[in-house]
Amino acid sequence: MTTDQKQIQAIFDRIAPVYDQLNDRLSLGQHRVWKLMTVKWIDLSIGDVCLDVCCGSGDLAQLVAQRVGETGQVFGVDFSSEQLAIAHQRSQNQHPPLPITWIEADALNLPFPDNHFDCATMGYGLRNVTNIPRCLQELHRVLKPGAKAAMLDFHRPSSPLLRSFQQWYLDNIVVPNAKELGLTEEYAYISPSLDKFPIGSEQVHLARQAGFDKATHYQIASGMMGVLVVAKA
Ligand SMILES: C/C(=C\Cc1cc(O)c2ccccc2c1O)CCC[C@H](C)CCC[C@H](C)CCCC(C)C
Ligand SMILES: C[S@@+](CC[C@H](N)C(=O)[O-])C[C@H]1O[C@@H](n2cnc3c(N)ncnc32)[C@H](O)[C@@H]1O
Repeated sequence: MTTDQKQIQAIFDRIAPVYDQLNDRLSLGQHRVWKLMTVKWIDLSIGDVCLDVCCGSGDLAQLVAQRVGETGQVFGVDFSSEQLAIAHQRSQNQHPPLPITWIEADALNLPFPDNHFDCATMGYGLRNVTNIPRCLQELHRVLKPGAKAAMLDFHRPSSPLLRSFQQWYLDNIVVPNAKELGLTEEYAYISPSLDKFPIGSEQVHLARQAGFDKATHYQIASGMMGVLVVAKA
């Protein structure tokens, strides 16, 4: 694992105990709406075998598992053991139990065969991997022909006013709240990571280069978030 990957892994290990609570507080619960929208874009069916890449504490994996039913199967993959521990703990509290398997693995080297999954999700993961083209190639490899994937992440709004609001919110709401929990650096990482993140049209180009036949980027939350939806031919 590269130094950059170890640094990212350490960030998410450290924030794992408060990650869900801060997401709810800092997004006023809206991140759950954005995740529901993401799941709708992959056209799930009962019995599907699905993958949630960079699953973290398991929000998207749980939403997908609730929709594929007991004949389906969901694999949640993340390289943060602390995030996976939270994900596992949360899913243990579900009754009836959800068909989710949690796997500690690298999104850049997925431990699955080619053409294996009916669909995939990725929530706030694409911006955090250290090699986006490689991640998209791996996603393309493990999806079945005709399968879809949806990747939710931050996006910089084209509107200068909204872009200023987003930056103000990150600087004056997000980071100060994280500072109260001794996590200033971890949450201060979001802004520079967003500055380096490809814009929607560039994400579409990268998806096509990775082999996806169809790729569309949808802006949501007034352009402060976005969902890259891809389909394998
Ligand atoms: C679920 C959300 C973010 C997940 C997330 C992603 C990362 O890459 C991180 C990196 C380092 C630390 C934490 C994270 C992380 O939590 C989105 C909601 C939580 C956001 C922190 C809040 C961002 C809010 C928008 C910029 C503006 C929303 C305004 C509106 C009035 C709700
Ligand atoms: C912001 S969290 C997103 C968690 C969850 N998907 C959500 O929507 O809340 C990003 C996650 O990506 C994981 N991650 C980053 N790079 C990874 C990689 N190369 N392989 C596996 N997981 C990775 C981190 O450990 C972290 O749990």
